Amino acid sequence: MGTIGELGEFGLIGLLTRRLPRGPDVRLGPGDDAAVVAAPDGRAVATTDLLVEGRHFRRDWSGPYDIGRKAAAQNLADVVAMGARPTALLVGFAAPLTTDAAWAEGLYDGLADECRAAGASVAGGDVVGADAITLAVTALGDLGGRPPLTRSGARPGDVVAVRGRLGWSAAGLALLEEGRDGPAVLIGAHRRPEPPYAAGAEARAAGATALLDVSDGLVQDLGHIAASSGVRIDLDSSAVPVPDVLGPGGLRHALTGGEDHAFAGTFPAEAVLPSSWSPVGVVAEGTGVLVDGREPGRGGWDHFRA
Ligand SMILES: Nc1ncnc2c1ncn2[C@@H]1O[C@H](COP(=O)(O)OP(=O)(O)O)[C@@H](O)[C@H]1O
Ligand SMILES: Cc1ncc(C[n+]2csc(CCOP(=O)(O)OP(=O)(O)O)c2C)c(N)n1
Ligand SMILES: [Mg+2]
Ligand SMILES: [Mg+2]
Ligand SMILES: [Mg+2]
Repeated sequence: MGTIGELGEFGLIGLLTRRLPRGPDVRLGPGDDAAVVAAPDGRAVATTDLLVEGRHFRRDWSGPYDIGRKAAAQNLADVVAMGARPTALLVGFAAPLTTDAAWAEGLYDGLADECRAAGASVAGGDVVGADAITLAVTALGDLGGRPPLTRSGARPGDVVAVRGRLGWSAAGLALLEEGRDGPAVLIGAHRRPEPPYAAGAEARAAGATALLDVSDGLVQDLGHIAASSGVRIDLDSSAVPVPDVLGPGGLRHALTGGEDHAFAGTFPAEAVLPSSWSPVGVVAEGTGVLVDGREPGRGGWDHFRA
């Protein structure tokens, strides 16, 4: 099939957009100057996350399909973490002109399939030639007339609970860095996170006071809720789910590993949570996050430190 450089800009756009089914909220696009996306609530949730080759993924560690799934998941999870329903994605795709067109097709199949899993679709984007592959993904969502689930609503006395895998992606990344090829379930978790998209609706139904997706590490991300809400979060490490497959470093990965896009929220003490949620701590007066009553060490992903 050749390279994306041989296809040219409009040949590539045609190749990619042919792979994109139109989801229920997209009224127009891709193909015109802009997409038209339904916003029945009158307010759109909007979020964007960049993925840069070498920093967020490596082409020798992940195939194009999984990179597409991950790029979509990272953004769809942010929409769900606002308590909104994902409606559409806009995808900026920068790549060397020597990139195989088949690689780009695989990427777009991954984007399309992850969107479908969350009820959304890719409504548009942009392509440019560049030295390294970069994906700039913007996701839109619909609140359905309800208030957003922010980071700032946690109150002393609330329960902290998590839903989804924690530390799996970090454990998989550590294996890839060591040149190992298993356990496959961990490497697979790194290549393709599986955010439990139902968590947004579940959290809302249970009366969540704050919600976010864990992209940088549980302790670090709960720190955002603590700071935004003006509270302290007391985490009980023995309550954090750490399956045996995570190995000896399991708890560290679960507390500091990002990229699984689990959801962490705070709930009134009397809230009834589905069994898929694990209570892991409580909200108190004060600042910061304590793990088992102590200040945690450094940990969690920081682009400007890594
Ligand atoms: N370059 C930027 N310009 C404006 N706002 C930004 C920029 N980078 C990050 N933000 C905002 O800062 C907040 C935290 O960003 P980030 O840590 O990337 O959030 P998340 O983990 O949810 O993706 C978000 O509200 C984001 O929109
Ligand atoms: C090649 C490679 N090196 C390191 C990592 C680890 N890593 C990259 S970004 C990141 C954190 C999440 O990404 P970020 O851009 O911070 O997303 P956001 O918090 O904005 O949602 C982690 C753990 C990786 N996925 N791939
Ligand atoms: Mg971000
Ligand atoms: Mg994010
Ligand atoms: Mg981050």
